[in-house]
Amino acid sequence: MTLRLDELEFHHPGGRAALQGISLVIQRGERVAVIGPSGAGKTTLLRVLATGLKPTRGRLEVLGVDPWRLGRRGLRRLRSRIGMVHQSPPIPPRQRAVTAVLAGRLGRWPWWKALASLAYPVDIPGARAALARLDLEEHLFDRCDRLSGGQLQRVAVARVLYQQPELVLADEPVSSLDPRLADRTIGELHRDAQARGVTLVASLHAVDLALRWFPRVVGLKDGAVLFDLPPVRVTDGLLQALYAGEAATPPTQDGRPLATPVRGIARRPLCS
Ligand SMILES: Nc1ncnc2c1ncn2[C@@H]1O[C@H](COP(=O)(O)OP(=O)(O)OP(=O)(O)O)[C@@H](O)[C@H]1O
Repeated sequence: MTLRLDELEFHHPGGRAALQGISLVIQRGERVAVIGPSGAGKTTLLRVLATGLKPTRGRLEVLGVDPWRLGRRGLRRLRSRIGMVHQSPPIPPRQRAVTAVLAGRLGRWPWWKALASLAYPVDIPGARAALARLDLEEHLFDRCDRLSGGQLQRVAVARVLYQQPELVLADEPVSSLDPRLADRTIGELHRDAQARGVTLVASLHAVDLALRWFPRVVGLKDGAVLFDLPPVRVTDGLLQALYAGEAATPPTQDGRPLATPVRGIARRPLCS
């Protein structure tokens, strides 16, 4: 098992509960989408799973251990086994794409190799191959502050592909991409997770992508799990309840409503 959450709660300092009563078990190799309206708690949940935030209450197990019982070294080691794609990638602006990708393995390399990699890229072919999977090969030596938001998001995905972590967490990893690239990028994350038998948890704004790609979909609302189902069982009624008060229709990648005939196809996961 990769993740176990037991009656987990999280309160941001000075805020109300961003997560409440979350109980989930995610087995190794599962691919799970987390959907829900703005403010539902998707980012908070992923940051808790990435051990960036400590739960206020309840139990959490990540890759077989309670992160918050580990010492500093143990926690650092655990984090090097987790790959996180952030919604706005925290990449230093002057860093080149090649260095940003290689940074994926900094936590696993000996200090001398990590240091050398910052001065001169130690594995250019590896970085090139990861970027090529996302059509970004020609930007290998570009500075990150000269890339578009969508290109930067794909560099962050390439970094995780290069890192090869045991747990991949992706927080709205395609929010800046057009529908074709979004599909391609989610597809690459899937192929990587499936090929290596590792767990992928992604929060997604676009319901169509979640239903099309993920064998398990968790609907989060007001910090609690509203449903946890395979896509074929996510009904219109559940989606309406999830997004009630936010939008007339559930959000999609291309802005078009989830039309029924398309949905029939869309709800069959491409990878199962
Ligand atoms: N740093 C913070 N301090 C206080 N409250 C916060 C903080 N970050 C988030 N929150 C609150 O926690 C709740 C969950 O926020 P979160 O960002 O996890 O939602 P989300 O589902 O990812 O939203 P979005 O889709 O808009 O990114 C919201 O009510 C938000 O206002």
